[in-house]
Amino acid sequence: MDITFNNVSYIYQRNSPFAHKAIDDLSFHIPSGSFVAIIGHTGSGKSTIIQHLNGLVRPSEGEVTIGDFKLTKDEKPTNMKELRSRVGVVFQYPEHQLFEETVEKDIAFGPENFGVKSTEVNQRIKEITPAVGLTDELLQRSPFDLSGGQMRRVAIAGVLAIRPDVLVLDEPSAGLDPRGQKEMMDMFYDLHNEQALTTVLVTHSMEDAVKYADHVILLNNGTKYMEGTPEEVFTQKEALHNVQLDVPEMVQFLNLFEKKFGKSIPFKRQSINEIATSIRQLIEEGHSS
Ligand SMILES: Nc1ncnc2c1ncn2[C@@H]1O[C@H](COP(=O)(O)OP(=O)(O)OP(=O)(O)O)[C@@H](O)[C@H]1O
Repeated sequence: MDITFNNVSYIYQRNSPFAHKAIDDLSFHIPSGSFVAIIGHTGSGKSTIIQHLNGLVRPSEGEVTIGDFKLTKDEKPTNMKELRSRVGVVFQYPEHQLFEETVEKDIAFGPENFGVKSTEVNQRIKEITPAVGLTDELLQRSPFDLSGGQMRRVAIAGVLAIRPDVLVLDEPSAGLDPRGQKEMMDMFYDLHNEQALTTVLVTHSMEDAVKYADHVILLNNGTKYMEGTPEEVFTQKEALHNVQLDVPEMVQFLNLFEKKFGKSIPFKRQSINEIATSIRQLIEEGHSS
């Protein structure tokens, strides 16, 4: 589903002395099937955007459209429940919301709540369990006996079992060790590709945005500061520094390499191996000239 924010502003505690404009005249478009990263430092408005995406709040000004659903100050979809079944949100530390006696019951809770028949729920559980890296024998265990990483996968399975078209991920790898973070993000990337899931990744991590997203929206104080491909956004060293963000490690390395050796290797989201190949080629060219 396409997502569009048209000149959206949102004010918390409107008409009170504590009124606070959290997003201000924000416009962007997320095409169906894309993987978009929304980044920005604390307080830049990321969570407020997420709350619009599943209709927890509506714009104070402007318009949000998600597929055929439209949210404005005066208008909300009559079928809000359907919107919430189409947009799955993996909130930060989703494992804190597990509560059922067994893993299976926890995964089934969401789809059952949306009225999915039990045979279909069972079928979904069968498909989703391996897709999130869990095994069948865990299904009858208590979620509270599992490791932190496994608990998070159970919570994610519960969101996927709703079969959303859009998956919104709020810092999904927070609190995991580096290997767990990579495994988690690789899993989302595979799900995005295999199920053509429109994926919105809200993150502080430049490295994850570079590696997984095909489009980046950078926020600052509730406004859009920059947007574009990772190559376009993450090579703007000064502009990033102005909003207390750093360029990703790979870009830093390429900048240093150019400074030291006077040779430029353009940043194209290469892997370490690809960069090593480019350096080897430059060395070989140097020897042969
Ligand atoms: N319930 C609320 N009442 C008043 N102001 C709020 C409320 N929630 C958030 N804000 C303010 O709105 C602005 C945007 O907050 P938001 O949580 O959307 O930012 P964020 O980018 O998600 O931050 P973080 O990275 O810390 O989660 C901040 O200035 C924040 O203090």
